Amino acid sequence: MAKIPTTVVTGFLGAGKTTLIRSLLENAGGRRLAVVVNEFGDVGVDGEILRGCGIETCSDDDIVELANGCICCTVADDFLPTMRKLIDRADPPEHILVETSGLALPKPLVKAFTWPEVRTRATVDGVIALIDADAVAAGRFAHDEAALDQARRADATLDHETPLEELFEEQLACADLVVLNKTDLLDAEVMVRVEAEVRAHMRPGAKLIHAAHGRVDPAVLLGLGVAAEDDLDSRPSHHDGADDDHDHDDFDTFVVSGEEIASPEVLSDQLAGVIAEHDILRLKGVVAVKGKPSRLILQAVGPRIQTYFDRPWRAGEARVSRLVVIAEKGVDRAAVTPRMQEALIATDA
Ligand SMILES: Nc1nc2c(ncn2[C@@H]2O[C@H](COP(=O)(O)OP(=O)(O)OP(=O)(O)O)[C@@H](O)[C@H]2O)c(=O)[nH]1
Repeated sequence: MAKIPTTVVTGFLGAGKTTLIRSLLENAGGRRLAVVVNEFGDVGVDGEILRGCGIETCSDDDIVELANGCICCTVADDFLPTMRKLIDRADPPEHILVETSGLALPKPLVKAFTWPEVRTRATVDGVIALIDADAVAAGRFAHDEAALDQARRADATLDHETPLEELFEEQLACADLVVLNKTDLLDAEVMVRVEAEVRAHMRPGAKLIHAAHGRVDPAVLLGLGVAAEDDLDSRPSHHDGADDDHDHDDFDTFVVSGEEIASPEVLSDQLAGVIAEHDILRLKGVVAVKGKPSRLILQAVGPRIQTYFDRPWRAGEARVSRLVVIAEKGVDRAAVTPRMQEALIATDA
């Protein structure tokens, strides 16, 4: 029986993974795709967004959410049983897409394809790393040389620079194809610098393409035919030799809920202040707007905030707002929560 090709889509928080997958689903050309979506927090937003975009060929069963923590740490408990279910369907998908959480190490996931449960039935067609070119240009994944020197003097065992830099390197070092996304936000000169920085971390032979809004021809993304699980040694990781279990102690996530708001613009302004003051990496979720029949999706990646309306609220569905917050460990949750709650209630004040 032919193995089902599976594409692993990795990339830091907000790089554009869901956007790229949505575009793939819209341009699948009749191919039956299934998506496994993993999120760091307990509340799944990406699955909601993909379902909310109303692609006819994509049924609810084709989108499976794994929201019990980061996929690289829950391979045996969550990922493998989910893959089995997809593979064993009477009408199995022709291709599976796995969207990892933005904080996932891709290598343990690729390794899962060597486990007896899936190895005879599925193969990793390729690992795609989405890179937020705008965030690279802003220096989000670079380290401060002086601060690093000082930290190393205090702790000689320090083997990586910052948690963000480590993830950036891990995801690039595992990728067969790197998609340098959000090119619309940068000029050509900055792009040259960003591309050089990204290429410096890629594995030999990996390809790089540019994209805006994740729009890439499916023929370029799917059908790489790499069988990455047979080629683990060429994908170096900071965690090689160690127990695969790593924790995500460097990051924190929580949910803030609220009521109906009056104005998306006022909400965005208020949230922009909180994001900047507390260096919030990612905000995303669903917001209820007074008098509007549809849900407002709110997305923030660093300082950039985007809002749009997606599907109508369903009859009986509670019109509440819920935003997932992700930041580095140490974020002052006690200060952030009331500020956001205030924004989610009092925008018309
Ligand atoms: N300007 C610009 N915005 C983009 C592009 N791609 C994605 N975005 C926006 O970036 C935000 C995050 O996009 P997502 O696709 O949700 O990112 P993600 O990688 O799935 O995020 P996580 O799952 O939270 O890690 C959204 O507001 C997107 O509309 C792009 O190429 N250009």
